[in-house]
Amino acid sequence: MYQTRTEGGVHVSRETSLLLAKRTDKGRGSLSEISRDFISTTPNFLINVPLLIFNSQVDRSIDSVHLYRRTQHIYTVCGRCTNTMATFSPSTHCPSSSAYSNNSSVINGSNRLHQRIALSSIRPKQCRARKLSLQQSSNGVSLSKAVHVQDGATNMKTSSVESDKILKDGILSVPPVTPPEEVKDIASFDFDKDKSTVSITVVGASGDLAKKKIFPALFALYYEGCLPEHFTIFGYARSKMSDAELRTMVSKTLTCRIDQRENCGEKMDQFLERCFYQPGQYDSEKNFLELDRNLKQHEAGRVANRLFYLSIPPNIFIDAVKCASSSASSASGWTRVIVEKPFGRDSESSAALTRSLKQYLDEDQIFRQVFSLIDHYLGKELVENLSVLRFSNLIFEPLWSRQYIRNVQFIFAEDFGTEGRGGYFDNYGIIRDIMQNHLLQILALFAMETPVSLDAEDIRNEKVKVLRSMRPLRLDDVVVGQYKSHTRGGVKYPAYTDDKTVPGGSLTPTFAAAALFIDNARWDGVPFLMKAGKALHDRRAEIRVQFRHVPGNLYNKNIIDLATNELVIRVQPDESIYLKINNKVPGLGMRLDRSNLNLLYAARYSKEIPDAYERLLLDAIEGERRLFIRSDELDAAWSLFSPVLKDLEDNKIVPEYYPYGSRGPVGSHYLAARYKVRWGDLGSDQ
Ligand SMILES: NC(=O)C1=CN([C@@H]2O[C@H](COP(=O)(O)OP(=O)(O)OC[C@H]3O[C@@H](n4cnc5c(N)ncnc54)[C@H](OP(=O)(O)O)[C@@H]3O)[C@@H](O)[C@H]2O)C=CC1
Ligand SMILES: O=C1O[C@H](COP(=O)(O)O)[C@@H](O)[C@H](O)[C@H]1O
Repeated sequence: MYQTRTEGGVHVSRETSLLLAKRTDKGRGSLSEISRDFISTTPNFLINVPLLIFNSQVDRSIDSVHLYRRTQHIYTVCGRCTNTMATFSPSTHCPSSSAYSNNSSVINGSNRLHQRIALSSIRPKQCRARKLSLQQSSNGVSLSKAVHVQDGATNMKTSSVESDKILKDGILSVPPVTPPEEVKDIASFDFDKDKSTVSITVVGASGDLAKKKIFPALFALYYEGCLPEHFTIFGYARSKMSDAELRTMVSKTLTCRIDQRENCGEKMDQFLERCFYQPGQYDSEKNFLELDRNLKQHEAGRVANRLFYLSIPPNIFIDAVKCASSSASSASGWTRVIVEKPFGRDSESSAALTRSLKQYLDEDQIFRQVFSLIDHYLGKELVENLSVLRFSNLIFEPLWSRQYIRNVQFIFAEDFGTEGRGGYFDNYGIIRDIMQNHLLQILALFAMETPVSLDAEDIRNEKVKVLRSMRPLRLDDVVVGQYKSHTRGGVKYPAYTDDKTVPGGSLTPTFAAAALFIDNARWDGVPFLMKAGKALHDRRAEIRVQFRHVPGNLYNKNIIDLATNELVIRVQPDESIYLKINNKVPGLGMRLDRSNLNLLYAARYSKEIPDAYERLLLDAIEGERRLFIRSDELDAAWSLFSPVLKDLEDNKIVPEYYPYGSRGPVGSHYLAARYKVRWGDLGSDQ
């Protein structure tokens, strides 16, 4: 039985550390109806949710609220409403990425409103509260609600005065509660914004990725008000640098991503003032202790949450993790380590790396020191949108199977070579660099069954299932290529092996095409084609879904080889979603042509698209794990590619050479043709 008490209108369930408050349109309201129902009908409800404030202008339409714990950070809130048709739209500048999980629906036209709300453990100022706007069709009256939620608490007591304040303010000013003893949730360490801080250490700060992506992404988050009030950024690397030198280096790659902001320069200066540098070796506990001392100074006695971003080559991951964990992890808050790809070269090396990592860190969020494997493609806007497109549009989901889909293509192309990264690349090749991770992750999201919910674990469970249903790739189903020198317009473009860091005669593929199959009921026999290459004629990343022919098509006579529908999700550049349809050419005759129904993001949305690293860093800070790779996903991914990688290397398969800037090896067309597929990115109407 759950005991409860009421303090200043705030209902507190002792066992669950739950505070539930409700504010009606008339002012402060009674909580009894919510809490009574809540307590009595929700036996398995959450532990460790400190507060829900339900700020409702449509009080009468809600007669119960239930919270169900789903994961560490995701809760389900259900309220019964009257004639409610609801859509949520986060309306802050920087909605928490966990707003991903907001949705609502009317169940079979009944009066029941289900609201799934993902709560996140730490909310920077602007990111903290999310206003959810509900459009209701009740009696033609437009109604709105705001739900403000925060979780995570530590060692604090609530008083009626505090509670009053919350209710007066109406929105979020969270009274602390004591979490139950048994819950060692890291979320509970960062509750009070005045008492907690986040320190982000970019390990390998002098490197390419740090300069190009990580610091700019952190700045963009700062710019958008998405970093916590108290935060510090440390660069860590072997290079000798002062704070000022780091700032100069970083400032060169910072941009004002959002146009027309007048105070950008000022913001940059403020951001740079929060950046510091600590030189050190990656395997030196002593150097990490120095870092720890420096971090502590900046944390100034607050509850310290620490994020380490390992932007270093993979051969030094474990050293750095060991030292960070033993000498620079937080004693009072969480410690999270983001590990970059490549994570291993094959199944064995990846499993060995995971084992080593697990000596120092855990994967499960309930622990205080955790690691997360990043795949930045999961943070790309259109990859995020894939599930929305499929699961929230009736016109797509029913078609998402072998019954209607002929083949699916995942295409990655870059119009530049390995410039500057040849040393790294030669040890991995394009299959490990792009296919085994980025493209396969997109494939898994594309092909998975409907997850139970949008909770990270539910999604990752479905991804693993689909990966495990796939046939390991065969050598016959792979084509590899390598770019060679080419002169165009008087400019000579280098061959891959011209790179001084690449061994002469290297057979490492810079291009690969592959045909994969998912042996399950939904996708049996459907070819999933992948193509990835460097130094090609253009830069793009896209998903192409080619549909089957219309059976008994009446218009067969009007066009030779009537094209089938194709859905294109262009991840980059020029983010867009378009559907190729057959259409009548206007006029008196009956002629068909192919046209696009086109959702071009730049034309539709004025807001700039955030870089993938922004989303992922924010998620890492917030403890949202949906976009990070679980180690069983990683194992499944390696199982698919390891055998063919071994075959390629053992048999010293010579890649097909293609000119720099071309469309890649002809072999990829033969591979596609074997499965009666034509690559969608060819031709003028792509
Ligand atoms: N660059 C990119 O576009 C992408 C990179 N990644 C991954 O991110 C990580 C970092 O990439 P990137 O920044 O390109 O890597 P870099 O080669 O630029 O290395 C980063 C830093 O690590 C240190 N370092 C480099 N080589 C060694 C070595 N052999 N021993 C010890 N320290 C070394 C250097 O710092 P110092 O000498 O100062 O210590 C260097 O500045 C890698 O795992 C990479 O695979 C993933 C996606 C894209
Ligand atoms: O992970 C990698 O990704 C980049 C491409 O990333 P994008 O976001 O610019 O599309 C690729 O160049 C690099 O080789 C690879 O390691």
